[in-house]
Amino acid sequence: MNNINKTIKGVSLLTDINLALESGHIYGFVGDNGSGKTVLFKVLLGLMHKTSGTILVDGREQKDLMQDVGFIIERPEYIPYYSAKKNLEIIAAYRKVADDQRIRTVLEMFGLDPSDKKAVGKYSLGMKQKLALSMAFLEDPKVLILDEPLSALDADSVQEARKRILEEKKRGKLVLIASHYPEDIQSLCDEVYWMKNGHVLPSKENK
Ligand SMILES: Nc1ncnc2c1ncn2[C@@H]1O[C@H](COP(=O)(O)OP(=O)(O)OP(=O)(O)O)[C@@H](O)[C@H]1O
Repeated sequence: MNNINKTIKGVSLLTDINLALESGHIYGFVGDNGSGKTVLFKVLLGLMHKTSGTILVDGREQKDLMQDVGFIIERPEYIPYYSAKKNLEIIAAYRKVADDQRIRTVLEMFGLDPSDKKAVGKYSLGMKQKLALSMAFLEDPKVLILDEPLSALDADSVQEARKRILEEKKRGKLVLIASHYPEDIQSLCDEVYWMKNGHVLPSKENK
């Protein structure tokens, strides 16, 4: 990211963000509510236009990272009256990257039962978060952008999900994660970026 700026109606939400992130690493983004973590993730994903600056992938400028990324931003998008498996089947049908076995695998990875017929609209908060994780991991993307991915999970599920995220790192994935839970950040991240008022402060914590 080179000099990324985002301004809305004269208000600066991101100021001169310069970061070089490498595959095979997990980067944590921490900061107070409203410090700009989600806006930064949205700009990277192309869900929000940047005002200026460039995003380079392997040295080549790219509009955003949407091509090969799995993400969790705010609420998951799902069809409430379908089961988890049916929801994943609908996503998988677009690009035909994930087959039936992959759908079952990602659901089980996060503790959901592929044969559960319950409509996801009736899921608990934690179950919806597991669905969101399954969706993000579904197509085995090179990049994972995860905004508060574990906040609603029970203790065992948090441990399991952390293990899964670390496995992705070992498989060479680039993971960006925003969390208010110091334990998530400490147990997962190679490097931590602190955000304040739309600025990334110099890194304070390195493993
Ligand atoms: N569409 C928008 N229009 C105007 N301002 C916005 C918009 N989206 C976000 N903001 C503002 O940008 C700032 C950063 O918000 P952001 O959601 O990135 O914070 P955050 O660090 O993710 O916070 P939290 O920890 O609460 O999730 C906030 O002041 C917010 O009000």
